[in-house]
This record gives sequence, structure tokens and C-alpha cells, in this order.
Amino acid sequence: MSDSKEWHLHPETEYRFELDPGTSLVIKVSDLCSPLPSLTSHSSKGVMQRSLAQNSQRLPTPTHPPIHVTGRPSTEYVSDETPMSTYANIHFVFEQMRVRALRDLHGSPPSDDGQHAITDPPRVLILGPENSGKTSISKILTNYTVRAAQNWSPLLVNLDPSQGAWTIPGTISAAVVRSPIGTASPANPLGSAATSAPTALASNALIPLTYWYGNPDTKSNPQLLDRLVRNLGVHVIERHDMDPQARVSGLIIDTPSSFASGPSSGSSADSRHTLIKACVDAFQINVILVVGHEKLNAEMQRLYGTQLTVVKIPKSGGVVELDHAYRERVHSYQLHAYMYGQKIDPPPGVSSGLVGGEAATELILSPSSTIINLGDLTIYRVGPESMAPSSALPIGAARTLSEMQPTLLDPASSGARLVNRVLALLAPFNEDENERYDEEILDLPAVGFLVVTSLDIPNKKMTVLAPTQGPIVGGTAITGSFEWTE
Ligand SMILES: Nc1ncnc2c1ncn2[C@@H]1O[C@H](COP(=O)(O)OP(=O)(O)OP(=O)(O)O)[C@@H](O)[C@H]1O
Repeated sequence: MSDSKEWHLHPETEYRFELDPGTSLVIKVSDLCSPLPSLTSHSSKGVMQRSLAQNSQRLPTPTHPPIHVTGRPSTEYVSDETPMSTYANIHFVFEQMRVRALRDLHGSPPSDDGQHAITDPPRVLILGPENSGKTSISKILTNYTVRAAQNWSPLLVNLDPSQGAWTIPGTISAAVVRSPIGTASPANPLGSAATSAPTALASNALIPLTYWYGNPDTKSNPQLLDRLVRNLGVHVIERHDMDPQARVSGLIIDTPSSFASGPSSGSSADSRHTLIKACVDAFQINVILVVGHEKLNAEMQRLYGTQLTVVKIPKSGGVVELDHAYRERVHSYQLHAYMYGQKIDPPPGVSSGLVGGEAATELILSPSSTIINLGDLTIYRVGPESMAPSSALPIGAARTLSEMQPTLLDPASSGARLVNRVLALLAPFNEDENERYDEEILDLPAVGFLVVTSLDIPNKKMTVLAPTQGPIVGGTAITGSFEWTE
């Protein structure tokens, strides 16, 4: 038995819904000249909302066709208060910046819009408190950009280590986006990465550059996060230098809420400001969008108002308050989906559908469980867990040294606590010995993730679970605070 409903949406309204765990929803927009992807949502918990207004720009007809919704959302309603027109206007301003940058690149005469002196594409930092809709706005602005029929390929950057982005929580990453990102499940909040997606998703799968921070909390090791943000920025700017065509598409950065919340003075404000400055410097930011936060807007205007554009934008009333328990469940779900893929069942009565605009084949992966020698993998830990207590530091010694100090772990020692631990497998060290340096592992991107499922100390063996049978032996890995059991 299918549950189907038809909704007639007026201009400037949006349909919102929330789903119970393990349920899905199919939305069809009828009477379109070009097909709009059905939005099939699947949530591991109770809440997931989507704004349909984000798609309304694509509707080619002046009359607004009904939407057909199949499934049983736990909550659904139509809101007539939406900030989407503001978001669309911001997109149009960014679009003009891209076009001016492209004209400049091609040596075309500047357009006569009075602002032709500025030929920088938008490099946007989105700041806002918890549950303000930052990630959704980053996705909306990115998807608008790739739908603009200009072949733009913007970079989407996620600096929130609690989010999981394209791989697993504990990471920060950047990916070039060429077609609208499908986000049909909280397991892939920013679309699917090519490395873990089956071929069915290949047409819009993303290849992210990922660094492992290893903890969901930005406050656990702000210095490490600062370094990783700068590393990511170096790669992004280098890429833009080599590929000016990509540079003109600009970049959009989603940030953790901790960058926005907290006192405006004192040591925690200092660390917050240091991280924001790291972003502004590393990615050569020229626009800061502050989502619905007067005080933060004033703070950013004061700090950056003279060197770049700071704009406050409204928070959508549709944003759902996601609590700690939900976020923890999503972390576990993301790790499961990283290893095993995910199966999204359409609601009763629907035999097939599109998931994020792609064919809804079963997105199941078969991870590989491998037994290796304890010495086959060199494992480090970085940060607080390896630190001596402050009282044990020599007088005058700075805590900062140990915060950034990688410590080699002996898997057999009880302190290593490796069972169920998530490890990031790092890219190889520089082949040129002369280019090697002490803290090089802090600057190596992650190429994959493993979970230690068991340790056999007497036989000096351990079992690791990984999504593929890629080379692990001889590799270097870093632990973090994440543990995962099936
Ligand atoms: N305009 C909207 N309409 C409906 N639901 C929305 C809208 N914007 C966001 N949401 C929903 O609200 C929830 C939180 O939004 P989002 O993750 O974008 O916020 P955030 O500020 O990035 O969160 P965080 O606190 O993790 O930084 C998500 O479930 C998202 O799907």
C-alpha cells in the first residue's frame, strides 16, 4: 500500500519533511520539460529535512506544477517563510563575480557594470552557530553554481570534522564539484565519494582531498586543525594556480559551528579567531557569509570588514536542531556506510526511483577483513592523548610542542587501545629523502580508513577491516578518538 500525496506549492513557499530512522521518501515534480531528480531521502534517525525551494529555480514553467510525495514522513508541512530568495540573490552576485573573472581570464573587455575592477571569483567562507543551516547553504550555493550551464566546477570545502563530509567523521576535505551533488542520506551529507561509491554513482561521484584530524571536536587540538586547514588551502590554491579555468569557479567553505560560538574575547575566542584567520589566509577568502548571527556579523565586520566583504544572511526556519545523540548515531552510520555501502529501500508502492538523481541500485559494498602482522603497519597518534600532563612538562616548556608531536604506537602495549579503533591510512612519504622532515606525517593526506577489529598479541597479528583490498602492509596510519563496532 503506497502513501501518496500531492502538494501544490505557491511561489516563495517550501515543502519540508522529517523522516523516522530507516524510512525513505520519494518526491516527484510533474510537468517538467527537463527531469528533476526525485529526492529519495533516507535517514538513520528521526530527522532529515529538505528544501524543495532549492530546486524551484530549475522549473522552466511559470505555473508551478504539483509535487507528488510518496512515503510516510513523521512530519511534513509547507512553510511560506523562506530565505531562498536571499540565497538565490547571493548566488547571482557570485555568478557575476565568476563571469567577470572568466572575462578577465580570456582577456575580454570588462562588462559595463560599474564593478569591473574586481575580477576575483567568489571564495566564500560560511560561518554560523550550531544548526543554522551552514552545510545546507553550502550545498545550495554549490548546486546552483554547477546548474548555471556555464561548466563551472567550484570547490566545496568542508572544515567540520564532526560532519563526515565525503568519507567518515574526523576529517576535513575539499572536492571539485561538476554536477549537482546528491544528498539522499545523512551518511553522505555532501554527496558520494568515488572511492566508496559503486559505478552506478560514477557520473557525479566526487574525488575529495582529505586530511585526518581524528576527532569530532575542533577544540580537542586547534593547532592540528589550524595546520590541516592550511595544508588543504595550499593544495587548493596550487590547483587554482595550475588550472585558472577551475579557479574562476571559486570555492565555498562550510565551517564547524565552534568557529562562530563562544565569547568574543579571552583564550577560547583567540583560538576561534586563529582558526578563522587560518581559513581566510589559506583559501584567500574574499566573502564571509554569516548565517543569522548579529554578534558574529559585527565581530567579522570589525576584524575583516576592510579587507573583504562580510554579509549577514538569514537562517531558515526549516533548519532542524540536531542533538548530540543524533550526531553520534550519524557518525556510526557513516562508518558503517563507508565500509558496507548503504541500501536505500524506496517506500512501499515504489518499485524504482532515483537516489540523488542517480539510478537507485543497491549501494552495497563488500569490505575486506585482512589479518596482518603487527609490524606491517606503522601507527602513530597525534595530540592530546599522547601528551604528558602539564605538571610533567619541564618548567617553561610549551604545551604546543607535544600537541603537534606524532607518537609511535606499539600495538601490543595496553595503552595503544587499538581494538575497534578507526585509523586513517596516509599517503606515502616523499620519495626524495632530502625532502623528508620530522612532522611530515601531519601534512600527509589520508588515502583511506581502516578499523582494527581484533588483536592477537601472542601471535603478533591484527585483523583490520577496510572497504577494499588495497595495500595496507608497509603503510603508515594515524589513530584518532573514533571507535566503531558493527
Ligand atoms: N532550508 C531548510 N529547509 C529544511 N531543512 C533544512 C533547511 N536547512 C537545513 N535543514 C536541515 O536542518 C538540519 C541542520 O542543517 P545543517 O546541517 O545545514 O546546519 P549546520 O549549521 O551546518 O549544522 P551544524 O550545527 O552541524 O554546523 C539538517 O537536517 C538539514 O537537512
